[in-house]
Amino acid sequence: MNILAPVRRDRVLTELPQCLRKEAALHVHKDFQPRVTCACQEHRTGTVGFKISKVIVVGDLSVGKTCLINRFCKDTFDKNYKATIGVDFEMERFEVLGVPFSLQLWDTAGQERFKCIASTYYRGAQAIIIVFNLNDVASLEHTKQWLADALKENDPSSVLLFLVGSKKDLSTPAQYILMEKDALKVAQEMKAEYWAVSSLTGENVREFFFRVAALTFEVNVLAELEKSGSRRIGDVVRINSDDSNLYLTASKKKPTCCP
Ligand SMILES: Nc1nc2c(ncn2[C@@H]2O[C@H](COP(=O)(O)OP(=O)(O)OP(=O)(O)O)[C@@H](O)[C@H]2O)c(=O)[nH]1
Ligand SMILES: [Mg+2]
Repeated sequence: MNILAPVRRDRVLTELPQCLRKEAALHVHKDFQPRVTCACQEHRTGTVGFKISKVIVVGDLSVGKTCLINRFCKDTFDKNYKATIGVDFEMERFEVLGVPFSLQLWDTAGQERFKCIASTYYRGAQAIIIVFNLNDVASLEHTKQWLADALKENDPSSVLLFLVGSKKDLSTPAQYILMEKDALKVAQEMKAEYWAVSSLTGENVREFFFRVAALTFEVNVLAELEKSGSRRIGDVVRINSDDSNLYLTASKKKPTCCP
């Protein structure tokens, strides 16, 4: 029985969404890695289809973390500020290259007094989204501390980082260009991918979360392929067998598209 909600039609990804700025991107390939596409075509994605990947959203109070998640998950926007107390989360189901994939988006509190509750939920994240307000340079400066705190609970070598400037609708083009210059520098230092969004207008919100889903998915499939080692994902494991060869490598036939 599948206890997860079905995937909505507008959550289907058939191509790799592109980065916003090539200068600060996790990678700039046009397509998913061929190994990933191939594994999906051949249904060799192992447990990826059942996995729920944790994504945490951190940043100063009132930068717009909750509004960002609500714009994407519920297509709503609230102009009144209601501080998040501790944490909250939303589940989003996608289908990437025909494989179901779920993200659990953890919305954390930016207020100092709730920070210690929120930080207990940082562990086990596959992606960290650090949000700052494009109209408040101090919130950009604080992103380094937010990142350091989140990385204390996670493996810096495997987690994907995104630096997101919010409230783009409130900056003039000239102000935006100035802020973007600084933000790109911070993103490069952090090795994070840079995005600029507006939850009020919806600008780039969907593109951004699709990119998060796609890149997290790609990492998961690559990890599965690596983990499977000599055993190919999709092979049948025979249980209660005397046969010394436990793996029914029915797929001794050569893969059609993998190297
Ligand atoms: N104009 C504009 N206002 C925004 C945008 N995003 C958020 N806001 C406003 O900014 C305020 C704070 O937004 P929240 O999403 O609650 O901020 P938060 O980061 O979740 O704050 P904490 O939960 O305290 O950490 C609210 O009044 C929102 O309406 C945006 O894209 N444009
Ligand atoms: Mg909030």
